[in-house]
Amino acid sequence: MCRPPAARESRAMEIVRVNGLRKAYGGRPAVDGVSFGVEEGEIFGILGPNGAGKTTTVECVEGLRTPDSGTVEVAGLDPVADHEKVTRLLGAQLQESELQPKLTVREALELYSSFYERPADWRPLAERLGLVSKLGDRFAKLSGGQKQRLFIALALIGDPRVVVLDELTTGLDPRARRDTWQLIEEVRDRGVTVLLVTHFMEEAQRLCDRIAVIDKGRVAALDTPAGLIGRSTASTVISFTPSGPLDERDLAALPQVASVTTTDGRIVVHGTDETVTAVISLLAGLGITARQLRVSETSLDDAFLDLTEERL
Ligand SMILES: Nc1ncnc2c1ncn2[C@@H]1O[C@H](COP(=O)(O)OP(=O)(O)OP(=O)(O)O)[C@@H](O)[C@H]1O
Repeated sequence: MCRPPAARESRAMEIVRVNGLRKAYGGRPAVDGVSFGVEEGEIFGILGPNGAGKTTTVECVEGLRTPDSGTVEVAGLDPVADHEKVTRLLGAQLQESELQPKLTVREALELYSSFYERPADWRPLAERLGLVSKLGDRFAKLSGGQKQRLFIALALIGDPRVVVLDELTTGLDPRARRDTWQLIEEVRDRGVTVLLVTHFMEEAQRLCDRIAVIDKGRVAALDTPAGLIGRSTASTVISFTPSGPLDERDLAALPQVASVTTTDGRIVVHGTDETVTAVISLLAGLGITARQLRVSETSLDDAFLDLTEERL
């Protein structure tokens, strides 16, 4: 779960700082002036639609790409100029294609340990990540969840201060995804800062202390999950099937209503808490019953669509 704001306020040190980052491919901007700071010890999410520039941004943080302009610092170091030093501070999740299918889990852990001067002991890491019974298994034979666990272990093997996880849970079943979330929280609880790229709202909402929503190469919003939800124009969704004829315009005229839609006889009103009382009073006055009445809070999903659609 997200830590309370008080815990966040006590941290001031930014371990990653991105300022005015720009990167184009063949003249087409992929990242177009992105700025954000990641505080030490937090899980910082980068959320955005396909092609928004998320991976390009984190690849610049990892020193795998050189920015066209702007600056990136990891613990005050330039990831390109000081690549070796940054590699010791920052663990990056591998892509599946980067591990040989015939390598066993043990061989992969030993190989990656050998890349560092002072690696973490891989044995307790393997134990914590539930990989001990898989040490002799070849990478190609592992399930999706087991591969992800191995990737987390390899990202942590250099004992980094920051770990970058890009689409870590894509393709996992719901249980494996939840297990992976728990692991990410454990990593953060050990004091490692996590930079998490994700498409999944639920994942971002559950794990991230703060989220940068990136859209078309720019930061559309940067806030806590609750802060992003609060920015949504409508924070409450009321849906019901009226027992008799009801004019949408009467609902639209109620206080704080952002939108009213009717699909197959079911009415959905987006508004605020105040709207709920107003809808119920209106229906009571008209002698209409609200069948299967549901009232829910706006999700990060809605906020995300709001924030990214504005820019279409
Ligand atoms: N090596 C490359 N050469 C040319 N264009 C690229 C390259 N890498 C990315 N792009 C383009 O840059 C834009 C941003 O891509 P990027 O992978 O950073 O986005 P993303 O937000 O991570 O997307 P996704 O969620 O789909 O992975 C896209 O339009 C993509 O097609």
